This record gives sequence, structure tokens and C-alpha cells, in this order.
Amino acid sequence: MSRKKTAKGKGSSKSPKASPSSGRTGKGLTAAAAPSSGLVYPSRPSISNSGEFYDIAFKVMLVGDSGVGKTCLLVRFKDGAFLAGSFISTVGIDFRNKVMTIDAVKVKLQIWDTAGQERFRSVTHAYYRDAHALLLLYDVTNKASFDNIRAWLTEIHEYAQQDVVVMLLGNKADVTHDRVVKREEGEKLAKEFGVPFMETSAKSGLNVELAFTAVASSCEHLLGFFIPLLLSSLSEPLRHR
Ligand SMILES: Nc1nc2c(ncn2[C@@H]2O[C@H](COP(=O)(O)OP(=O)(O)OP(=O)(O)O)[C@@H](O)[C@H]2O)c(=O)[nH]1
Ligand SMILES: [Mg+2]
Repeated sequence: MSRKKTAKGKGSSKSPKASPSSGRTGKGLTAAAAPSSGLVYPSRPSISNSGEFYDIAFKVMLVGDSGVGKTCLLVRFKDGAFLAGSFISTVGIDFRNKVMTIDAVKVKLQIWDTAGQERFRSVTHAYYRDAHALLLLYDVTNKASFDNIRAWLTEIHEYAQQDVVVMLLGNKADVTHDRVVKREEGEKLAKEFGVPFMETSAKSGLNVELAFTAVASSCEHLLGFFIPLLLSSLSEPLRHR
């Protein structure tokens, strides 16, 4: 079943044609982006679409087979809710923003929710280049989605930046009876590829906040690089926060 999903949040793109780099030089930003990373570095705290101030922004992409729970994970993280009911497959690509505070720095995550269906793969490829981090999901109740992780990693290496942060997530960990991929198998695969791993559940909320926090923190190699610049140009209100 495949129905077109409408964008809900203020930060959502209205069509799959939204520019992959739309957050980089978005309205109100004076972005001095790193040439290779595409890091958004406002010269002073900027304001997100939701009206929240932020200091720095990262683009995170959710990728993985259709049905693994990418959209549900994003909705759980953004809205704290679970999309129960019939499966509405994502068409093209969509994004939502969320501002988090990490080490006293307001980090805006622009999270791109991609369509897992093969027919949208070329659309997704165009967005890899600008991503700072990728959350690669499989479904612990779907062996094929786990087996396809190698192919996803190959694709990531082909299209994403070399220093992109990748994290492997085994989603639907709340399901016990239909589980076909053991936690240890996920751990082993992640170890083989040298990426962090955790199991999540968009349904129960297990590790959802943690996964996004971890991925944002892992972007610290970018953040760390820019921190001296960031601190030197912070406006007074932020210093007093
Ligand atoms: N039990 C359980 N079901 C989940 C979980 N996450 C998602 N689902 C269900 O899995 C189905 C697919 O979820 P989606 O989030 O739409 O999957 P997707 O990866 O976005 O799929 P595409 O948009 O086609 O790429 C839906 O029926 C969800 O209700 C979870 O953590 N636990
Ligand atoms: Mg989806």
C-alpha cells in the first residue's frame, strides 16, 4: 500500500523537489559553510522555523528499506507519538527540524526522511552529499531489511561525504514474537563496518532520543572544529544563557 504522505511540520518540505541544501542558506542565516562538510554555521544565533534559536545545524538522513520505521522514528522523536495504524509509505523525501541542546550549544537537526522504496532511490541519492549524519535502519522482524544493510552501506560510501557519521539502528525492538534478527547480529555487523549500533523502537520510544542525541554528538568532529569560531562570534544573549 502506498499513499502520498503530506508534510505536517513547519519544517517539512512541501514537495520532493525541495533543495537538499535548503537549510544551509535558509532565510535569516548568514551561513559560512565548510567547503566539504556543508556545516551550517550562523555568525550569531539563528532562529529555526519553529521559532527556536540555534547556534549550529546538522543534516541527518534516515535511510533503509521501506517499512523499517524511518518515518515513525522521526515522528516519535519530533512529536513523541507513534504512528499506529496502516502503513503509509513515504513518497520522495520530507524533512522535519528539531533543536537540541548539546554541551550548552543549541544544535538544530534537520532530519530528512527518505523513501525506502527502490523507485525513489535516485531522489535519495541527490541528498546524500549534504548529509552530516545518516541513521541507517533495519527492521528486527524483517531479515531482508537486515541483509540489505550491506547494500545500503555501499550506496552511502558511493554518494555521501567521506566523513559522514553513520549509525546502524535495529528498529521495532518492541516486537518479541516476530523477531528474526538477534541483537548480537546487529552488533556484529556494526562492528564489521565500524559504526555505532543500537536497537530502537518507534512504538515504545526505546532509545529514540538517545539515537538522535548520539548522532548529533558524533557530529562533534565538525562541531569541535568550529567551536572556536562559534565562541568568538556568539552574541551576548547566548553567552549569558
Ligand atoms: N511494532 C513496531 N512497529 C513499527 C515501529 N516503527 C514502525 N512500525 C510500523 O512499521 C510500519 C512502517 O513504518 P514507517 O515508519 O512508515 O516505515 P518507513 O521506513 O518510513 O517506510 P517507507 O516510507 O516506505 O520507506 C508501520 O506500520 C508502522 O506502524 C516500531 O518501532 N515497532
Ligand atoms: Mg516513511
